[in-house]
Amino acid sequence: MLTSSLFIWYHRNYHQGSNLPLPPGPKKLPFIGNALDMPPTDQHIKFSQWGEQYNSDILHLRVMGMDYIVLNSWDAVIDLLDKRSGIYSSRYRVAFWEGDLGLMCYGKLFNEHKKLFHQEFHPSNSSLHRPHEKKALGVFLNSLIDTPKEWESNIKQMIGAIIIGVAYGVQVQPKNDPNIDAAARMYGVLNTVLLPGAFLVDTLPILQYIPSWFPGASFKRKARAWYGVRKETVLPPYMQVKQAMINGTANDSFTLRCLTNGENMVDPRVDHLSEEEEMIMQTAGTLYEAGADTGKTALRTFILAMTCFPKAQRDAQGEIDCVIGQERLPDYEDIVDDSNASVSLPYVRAVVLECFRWQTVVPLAVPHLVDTEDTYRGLHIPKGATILPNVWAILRDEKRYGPTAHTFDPERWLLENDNSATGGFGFGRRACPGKHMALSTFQINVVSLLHSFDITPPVDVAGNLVMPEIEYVTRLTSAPAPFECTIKPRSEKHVALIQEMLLD
Ligand code: HEM
Repeated sequence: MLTSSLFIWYHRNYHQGSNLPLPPGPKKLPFIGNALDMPPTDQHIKFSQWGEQYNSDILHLRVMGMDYIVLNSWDAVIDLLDKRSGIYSSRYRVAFWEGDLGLMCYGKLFNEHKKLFHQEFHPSNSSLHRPHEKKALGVFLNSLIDTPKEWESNIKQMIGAIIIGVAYGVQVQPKNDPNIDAAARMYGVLNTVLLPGAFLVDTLPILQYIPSWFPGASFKRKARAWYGVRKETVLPPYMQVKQAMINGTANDSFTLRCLTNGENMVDPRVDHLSEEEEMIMQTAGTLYEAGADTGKTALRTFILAMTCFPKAQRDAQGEIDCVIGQERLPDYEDIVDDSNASVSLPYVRAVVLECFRWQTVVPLAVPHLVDTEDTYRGLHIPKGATILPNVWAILRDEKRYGPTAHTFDPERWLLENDNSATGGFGFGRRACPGKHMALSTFQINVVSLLHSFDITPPVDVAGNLVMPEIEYVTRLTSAPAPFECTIKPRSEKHVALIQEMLLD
């Protein structure tokens, strides 16, 4: 068994089946390839440096027999993931994470899940989600008045309330909500599993035969612990909806609408889940999994940017004061039109785009997988290679964004009608289907926070401002390391407006 596995593996590793060269990349060691070169974190930065070192926007790496192709430029990403999306839209299978649309291989099941997801999150359906967003926003802004020091957990609570409201119509508890906490735990697993090269059992089948007590086989113990995590997380809120249907108390939600859809009405008293129900449950779970941490991370980046770049905050507030004034709170009409370009608040739009560009939430997107071998610019792309679009490098490309590409500078978006920052939502057929809702939630939060609050660095005992470090911790998502800031209402008038939100 061992010998034949090694033989198969050796062949996969060393017989690429093409006379064309692979893209350049760091030298590979026998058997382990680049395993020792792969940094455990901040891979996007290393990939960008390798791009410069090998003078190529497309790189090849091999880790324990698995091929990785890194795309460091906008052109390469568009050429392959968009224009050749027919073959570049699969994912590698993570055996213990079934049912997640984001990790499904391209095919029939993926198309069925995606259809359900698209129906719900088509921009024309935003009116279904806005009541959940507005309610959670009201609670959030009030929580910043009452407990400003807890702003991070208040963000987590607000994003969780929106996602759980949209998915299940379930009211969250004011603190330590079990569904929000379970979603965070579930995302924690995903954040580790999807890091390229982090979890090798799926890529190197021989590792399955190592006993779990063996030193270095911690992946196996982890996999065992992770096996049930997804189902244990997505089942309880789904069953809550069915129970609420029986009690006659179910609120409007994605799950309720699917369960009561025309002829396919599901009987909530039947415990056994049909195939169709399983799909509804998994899709609601995907939304819960994909939307919570990403939304929270984007807002923490916004708070960090406002803390560190006071001029940008003042300019945005000046614009909001002129256009909206202090007699009312901002609303959706102030921020978006269908093309995601705000007409009335161009500077606020620029701040939004710059947050997504400056610190892209998912620096390597979610890895794509190519179904068949391919040739690009005379280079061989092996069948089954994992494709890593280096969104971070693309959004910091000095050729496109100039010498200030690494700094937070919203003004760059005032000069051109460009919204390339939304490349942070991915590419081709696997691009984020929650993009519209994510942007709408982010924008209404940004404009509401700027309208009513001042965000400043904390002060030390001598009264000096202490600027936080701009430090990020990266796994699948890239999030600011914990930092302190002060969030204060701009006036009593603003406080009164925010308190009125809870009366509506
Ligand atoms: C700031 C917020 C968000 C960011 C930055 C973000 C970013 C991304 C990225 C980069 C991908 C991978 C795209 C690719 O493979 O090319 C993705 C996939 C996905 N996102 Fe989002 N997302 C956000 C919010 C949301 C929300 C709110 C939802 C749900 C309503 C959602 C649902 C999904 C799903 C289901 C996928 C998998 C799509 C597939 O594999 O076909 N995301 N997202």
